[in-house]
Formats: sequence, C-alpha cells, structure tokens
Amino acid sequence: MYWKKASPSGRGGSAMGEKVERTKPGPDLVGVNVERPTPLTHQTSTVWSRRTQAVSVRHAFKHYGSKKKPNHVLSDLDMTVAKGTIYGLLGASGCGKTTLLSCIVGRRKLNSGEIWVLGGKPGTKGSGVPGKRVGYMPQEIALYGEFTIKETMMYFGWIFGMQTSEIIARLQFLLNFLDLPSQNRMVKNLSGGQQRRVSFAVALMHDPELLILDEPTVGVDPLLRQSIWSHLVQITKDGHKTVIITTHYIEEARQAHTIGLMRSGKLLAEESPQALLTMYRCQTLEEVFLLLSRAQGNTAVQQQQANMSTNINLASLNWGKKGTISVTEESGVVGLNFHQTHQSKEVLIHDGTNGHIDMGRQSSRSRFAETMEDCTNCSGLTSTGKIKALLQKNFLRMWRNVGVMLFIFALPVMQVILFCLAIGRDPTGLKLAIVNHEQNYTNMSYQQCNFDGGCKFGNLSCRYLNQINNSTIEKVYYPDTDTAKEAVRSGDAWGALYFTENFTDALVARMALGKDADEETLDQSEIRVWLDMSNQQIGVILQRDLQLAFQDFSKGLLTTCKENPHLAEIPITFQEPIYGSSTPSFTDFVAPGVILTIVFFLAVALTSSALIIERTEGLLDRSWVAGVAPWEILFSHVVTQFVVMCGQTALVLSFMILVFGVQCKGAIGYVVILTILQGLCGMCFGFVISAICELERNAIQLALGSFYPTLLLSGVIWPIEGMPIGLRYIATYLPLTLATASLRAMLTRGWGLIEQEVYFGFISTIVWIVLFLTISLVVLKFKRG
Ligand SMILES: Nc1ncnc2c1ncn2[C@@H]1O[C@H](COP(=O)(O)OP(=O)(O)OP(=O)(O)O)[C@@H](O)[C@H]1O
Repeated sequence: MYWKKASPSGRGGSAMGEKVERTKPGPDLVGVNVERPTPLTHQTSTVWSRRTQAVSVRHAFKHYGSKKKPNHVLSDLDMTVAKGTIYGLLGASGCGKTTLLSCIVGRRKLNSGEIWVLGGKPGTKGSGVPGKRVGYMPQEIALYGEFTIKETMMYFGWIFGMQTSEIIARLQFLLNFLDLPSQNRMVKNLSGGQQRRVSFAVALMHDPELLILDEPTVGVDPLLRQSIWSHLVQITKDGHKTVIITTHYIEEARQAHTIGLMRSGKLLAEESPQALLTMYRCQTLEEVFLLLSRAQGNTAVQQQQANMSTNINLASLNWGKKGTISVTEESGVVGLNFHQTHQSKEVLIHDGTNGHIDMGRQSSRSRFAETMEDCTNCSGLTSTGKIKALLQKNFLRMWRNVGVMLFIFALPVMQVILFCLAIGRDPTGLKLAIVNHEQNYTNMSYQQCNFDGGCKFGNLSCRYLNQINNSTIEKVYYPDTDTAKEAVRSGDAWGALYFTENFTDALVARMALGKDADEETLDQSEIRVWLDMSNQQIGVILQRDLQLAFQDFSKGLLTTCKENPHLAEIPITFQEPIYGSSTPSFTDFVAPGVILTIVFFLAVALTSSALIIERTEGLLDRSWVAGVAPWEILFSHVVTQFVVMCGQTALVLSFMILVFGVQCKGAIGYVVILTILQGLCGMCFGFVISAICELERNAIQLALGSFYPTLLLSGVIWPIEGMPIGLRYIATYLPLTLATASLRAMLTRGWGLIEQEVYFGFISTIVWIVLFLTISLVVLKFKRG
C-alpha cells in the first residue's frame, strides 16, 4: 500500500502523482499546513505514477556537440505534466525548451534520464509516440509551401489515419476557428501569422490526446491568441486532453494550470500560476521568473538563505482552508508545492497486485489501457493513408515546380542530344598547309592542281591530293616549307604537307625499280608531313586520313593500269569484325556509359537534396513526430523516383537509339531494366548523401564531387584495362563500371543475360542499391536518435 496524490479534476498543477516519490520530507513551515509525503515502499509505484501522468521527465540530461566540448542544454531536469492540464513551459530564449519538447515527442533522445509520455516511452513499440497520440506544432513553420491549406490538412490527416470525409469536416472547423483564408490558398502565399495558424491547425487536426505547442501564439493577434487559449482550456476541461505550450508572452501563460519556469536546463519551479504569484508576492509571472532566475544565480549559501526567507515569508501567508503547501526538495530553488484542496486530494491506493484499486487509479489505468489499445496499429507495418500522403506530397511537389519538371524530363533529352551531336563525330575543316613544288606557286594550276585520271603518270601529287577527304581537311597552299611550318607553329594549320619538285618521277621510279631504287629516288618520292600532335584526336585523324588517302590513290592508279590493287595494301587483312563495325565510332563506345551516367546522376541530383530540404524546412521531423517511419519516407521516394526513372529511361533510350541511331543489337527489354536499375542505384546514392549531409550545400558538393571520379573510373570514356592494376580493382567495383560493361555488351555485341559480363552488371547494380539503401536507413535512424 502506498500514498499517491490523485487529481480527479486534473487541476492543481504541480506533480500531483509525482510528489509521492520524495523520500525526504522538507522542513515544516511555521503556520503553514505542510504535507509530508509518505515514503514509497514499492519501486513499481514510482513507475506506475510516471505512467499515469501525461508526461513525466526524470533526471534528464541532454547535450549537443561532442563529448569533449558538450553544450549542456538539459541538466538533471525533472518535469511532470498531469493529464488533462495545460502546462506552460516558460523560459528565456535558448534555455532548452524546444530541446525538451523534441525529446518528449521522440524527435531527439536524452543522453541520460527517463521520459514517459502517455504511459509509454517515446519511440518504443506501441507507445504511439511519435504518432497520432501527439499533436506537435514545432517552432518553425514546417509546412510544404507548394501545398494549399487543404492539401496540407489532407497530407497530415492521412498520415494520422483519418478518413477524407473526417478531414474535410475538421478542416472546416479549423478554418473558422483559426480565422484562416480560403482552403485553396497556397501556404507559401500566406502571411507569417497565417502560416503559423495553419501549422497550429495541423497539430489540432486529429484531436490528439497530447498537444505539444512550441510558441503557437507568435505573430498571432491578441484576439485570436485569446481564442486559442480559450480553445486549449476548453479541450482540457474533461481531463482527457493535455497541452504543453511554450510561449514568450509570459502573462498569457496565466491561463495554464501549471507553469514550469525553465532556466539553464532546469526547472526553477513547477507550480500553478496563482501559487507562484502568491508565493513570491509578485504581481506578474515575469517578476516571478526574474526573482527565481536571480536566486538561481546566487551561491549555494545565498540560495539556502533565500529559501529560508522565502519559507518564512510563506509562513506568514494565510492560505485559509482552501490551500495547503507542501515543502519538497525537488522543486528546485524554492522547493514549494502548492495544491488547492478543491482541486487535488490525497487518496489511499493499493498496490496493483492486490486487485484493490481506487476510482482515481482505476480510471487512469483504464484510460491507459484504452490508449494502448488504440495504438495497436501504431506498431503495424504501415498504413495506406501514410503512403498515399507521402506519395501525393512527392508528386505534387514535383508537379508544382516547373524547374524540377524541366530538370527531370528536359535535361536528360538535352544531354543525349548534346552528346550525340558533340561527341564521336569526325572533325571537319582541319586546315592543312600544302607545299607542292611540282607546281608553280604563282600559277593558278597550283590551286587547281590538274591531273589525268587514267593510267597516266603525270602530276601524281595532284592525284593524291584529290583523294584527301575534303570535308575533314581543308587544303591551304603555301609557297615553301618554312612558311607552311610557320603556319602550323602559329596555329593557322594542323599540319604541313610537302611534295618535292620531281615527286611524280621519283614515285614512278620507286614503283618500277622496287628494291633497286636508290636513296635519292626514295627520298624524292616521299610525301613529308609535319603535324601538330598537341591535340591527339586531331593528329590521329589527320594521320589516318592521309594514309587512307594514299592507299586509295595507289589502288586507283593500279586499277586504272590494270594491276592488282591489293599490291597497294599492307599485308595485314582485317576481315569483317566479329562484333562491331570495321570503322568503329567513338560514340558507340561511350554511349552505354553516357546513358547510365545521365540516368544515375540525375537521380543523385534529384534525391540528394530531397531529404535535406524536408529536414531544413522541419518537414521531416514533423512527419516523424506524426508517426511516419524513416523507411516509409524512403519507400515513398523510391516509388516516386521509379516513376520518374521510367520516363527518363524511355526518353534517353528513344533519343539515343531511335533518333541518333546508336546501335542496339541486344534485347531492348534488358537494356531498359538495367538503365532503370542504375537510376534506382543513383537514387539510393542520393539518399545516402541526403542522410549524411546536414546542409544542402554539402550535399551538392558531395554529389558533384563524386561525379567526376565515378566518370573517370567507370570505363565510360576510357577502358579500365588502361589503368594501373590496383586502381583497376577499385574501379571494377564502382556502381557504374560493371553496369557500363554490361550495357555495352548488350548494345554492341547483342549479348543476353546468360553472358557473365551482362549479368555481372545487373548483380553489381542490385548489390549497390541494397548497400546504399541500408546505409541511408541506418544513418537516418541514427540521426533521428
Ligand atoms: N541541433 C542543435 N545542435 C547544437 N546546438 C543546438 C541544437 N539545437 C539547439 N541547440 C542549442 O541548444 C540550446 C537550447 O536551444 P533550444 O532551441 O532548445 O532553446 P529554446 O529555449 O527553445 O529557445 P527559444 O525560446 O529561442 O526557441 C541553445 O543554446 C541552442 O543553440
């Protein structure tokens, strides 16, 4: 058997059930009826008393920052909020009110200490907190700017498991009650005060058991502020609803049943407003707060003296028959506890094991059981309402944002078009400085360079020049090699080409004499070329075209002279390639990597900031407090992204294959699946970035920073076989490498899923998806803690 204070009316504020936990009664006061709580005999009774309060916080410690340099925000804080009361939490800015509230709603975890909310510990299975048992209005607006008021209510209503008709009815009430504008107005177009009221309406939406309001009256006019307070008083009247409210308008907190005055991470006092005013003989709560704050600042000795004098002062108070004052040690600075007899009374209750329970306890227990039953769904896997709300939110946000829509669908198309137009084509108009001493430079024929196309051996230099591809090479004529080379040096030409004055005769002699040709003949018959090889691609193309032109020239000559044209070829015959074309294009080599890179990094860009934006706007926390689990948020993004990915894949592949003719020899179905999987992989990588980074800026840096190394190491623009062996191993296991090789094998070789190179690409992508998702979930869970 033990003593417990019960408050059937739920009034009277301070720690009704809590004071029974004292083991050391305080000193008697002269002339004051002092309650002496009886020491508890069962530890279970303490737990029971905590469970029957709306909120009970014990020995709470919380710090931010590292262990070495902690910023202590809560230090050994105790708080008791009785059911059916309004609890006003007051304190200077930065004293830790928001931190305390976020620990109560399960947004943050204490470093040590205990919190009981509505009979359970926040975050534990079946506690319903976070979840629909709590209505939370954070300090920041924490709403979706692109939503209308109605959509906002729908979103949270569905998350709370309400039916659409219920939400609409409740919305009408809240619009009228909070004097809100039309339900079709966008939240971002509302005034600051209106936005705060919408935020308040969200907290009231599902009529929760516990309302936690962080400064709901900021920016609200006095009339509406009064009506908000009246509403709070109204809803707590029947004792089923509890409100914790912080405010900087200290005087409005007079309407609360209990006031907790907080300073430096502790509660200086936890009493009813009237008791505080009377105890400290103050006219306003502000004065009380100043008094207590000063008292806390004094030394321990001074503090003791202050307590003594307070006690003596209190001794002279005449509480009459209505009031009793209990002296306790746990109320902090003054250690006073006030109860009005008409609001609370001491009742004898038994340990639950005996089965004899008094009415007060019975009602709290049955209510507790009821609420726990109510919340059996809270631990369920998910609800369709939540998924519906999250999906609608993701799609609406995308749809309403033109920039995002362009980013999603126009950017990939533009990238493909740019890639196909800009990469892999032969350059044109490359200037070649030509010096032909077979011709007279001043003569027009130098430019025209006529020759006889039959089996005639005159002006062979002109016949060769005629074979050169005119679209790639633009011939510019120079009088001598010095000026031609100078043109190359000064960047006016990519190379200089020189024919000796008796080139034709020497070449004919070379062909006729064969091994008997002398050095001079060989020297005179050579075409000399000086190239600018500083640009490897252009240099190699010029080499290739000049050699091919000579081969064609020789073949043509031999053919017209009825000789075997094969004599002109080097004795290596490249037969028809087994895969690919005999004139392979760089585009075909790069295209698979480009397709996957576009889809992968667009997904990274889309998702890497998604969670951060929601987090910085406070939306993520608010959704969590409403009972949305991290995996549900991820799942909704996966579904949204999947739809986006399908659209992007269709666009990218159609433009690549159908419009620009990139070859696809394999099964298009597998190509599509691998591309979508890579998009999902990029999305999951984006989640990791989003979960790790606190700021959008950091996320962008990380996403951009990862782009280039991935591109370089994935064999997209150069075969990984060219890398040093160690780096090659690392590169092989990057998310894009095996997938690129797989896609290339499907597109250019026409391989199917049975080939190792192909299915390795699929396996590697799926493994990366699982890995990234796991990392994001772990980080999200960790951060939530
Ligand atoms: N995420 C965080 N990381 C580090 N420090 C934080 C964080 N959130 C709050 N703080 C610090 O903790 C202290 C308490 O902040 P808190 O927001 O709880 O105060 P508050 O009493 O709600 O203030 P206000 O009335 O201005 O809202 C402040 O010094 C604040 O700078």
